Amino acid sequence: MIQVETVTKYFGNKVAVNDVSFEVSKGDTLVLLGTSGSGKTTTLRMINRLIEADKGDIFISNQSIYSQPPETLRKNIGYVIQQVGLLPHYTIAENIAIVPKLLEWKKEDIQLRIYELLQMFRLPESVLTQHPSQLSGGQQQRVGLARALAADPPILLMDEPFGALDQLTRNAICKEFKMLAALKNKTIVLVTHDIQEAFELGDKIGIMDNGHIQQMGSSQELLLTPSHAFVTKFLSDHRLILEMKATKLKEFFPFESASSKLLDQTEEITADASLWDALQKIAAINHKKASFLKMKSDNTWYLVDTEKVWQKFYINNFLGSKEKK
Ligand SMILES: Nc1ncnc2c1ncn2[C@@H]1O[C@H](COP(=O)(O)OP(=O)(O)OP(=O)(O)O)[C@@H](O)[C@H]1O
Repeated sequence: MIQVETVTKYFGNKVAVNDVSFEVSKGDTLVLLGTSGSGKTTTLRMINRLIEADKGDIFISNQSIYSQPPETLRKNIGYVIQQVGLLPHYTIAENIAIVPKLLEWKKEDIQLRIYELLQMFRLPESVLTQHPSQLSGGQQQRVGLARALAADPPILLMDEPFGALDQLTRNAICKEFKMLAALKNKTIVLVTHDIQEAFELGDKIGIMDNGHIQQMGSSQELLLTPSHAFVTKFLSDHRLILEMKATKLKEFFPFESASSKLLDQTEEITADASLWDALQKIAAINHKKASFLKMKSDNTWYLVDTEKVWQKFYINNFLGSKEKK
């Protein structure tokens, strides 16, 4: 859906993005992750031509973005930024309606869409006549997302979309964002410096440093087969929790068969859930060492010995990856 080919951008004689190439398939979320100044925002803004590349080309649905006026291009691309960018003198309704109005939608259709978006983002109707400064940071962020999705663009570009929020609100909105059905078939490029957020949201993650993408891959690939010392170092502080989030339960089961008499002390979880989610559930059950889990896929209950989960996890991921080296 999006192909970025050998793109380079200079500011003066400093190269901000250096020979960067990647592809994002339709419906996927690509996260650009990296340190401050590594070129993430510049890369993102070249996709909707807020910044023009000096070299290379970018294609959307096989058409070069340079073969159409930037305004036409941007009508199909939602854009969300950390500062939200709501117009302060517009009401929330007017802010959400900006792109549909540009596209000359009928008044009734705009109205309908606004109400749909309010529901989707769990915003009260009373915000519609308010101005951005009257809303909380979390609400403003939701309005920013609603506005970007108003005309249902196939592509979303998001620059630190949850960056201005406190950690609790950030985690909550990030979770909601992941679950939103309206985003399931969008092609998304998201910039963040938050490693947990990147691993939570990205189908693929590109780790940027110094204008280059040092490695692009799934969370498992980045963790288990880092191709560059920078990637290993960048992820090192978060490795344990990231590995638990990247490892699915079905990669561990079955351990031992279950006895059914303890079923009322069980917790249900899908086979695709991460080990991290499972351990969180286990911690919530009042059982120190062992818990029962039911896998939806084959409708079987399994006994999970938390110590064994840890052991196996350690052997597979830590000792295993050391042996590979
Ligand atoms: N308009 C500009 N003029 C001059 N230099 C710029 C401009 N925009 C970005 N740069 C420089 O280009 C480099 C890449 O910047 P960019 O904003 O893309 O990085 P980033 O990875 O998004 O960083 P951050 O996470 O801090 O936003 C930085 O060194 C930055 O100072």
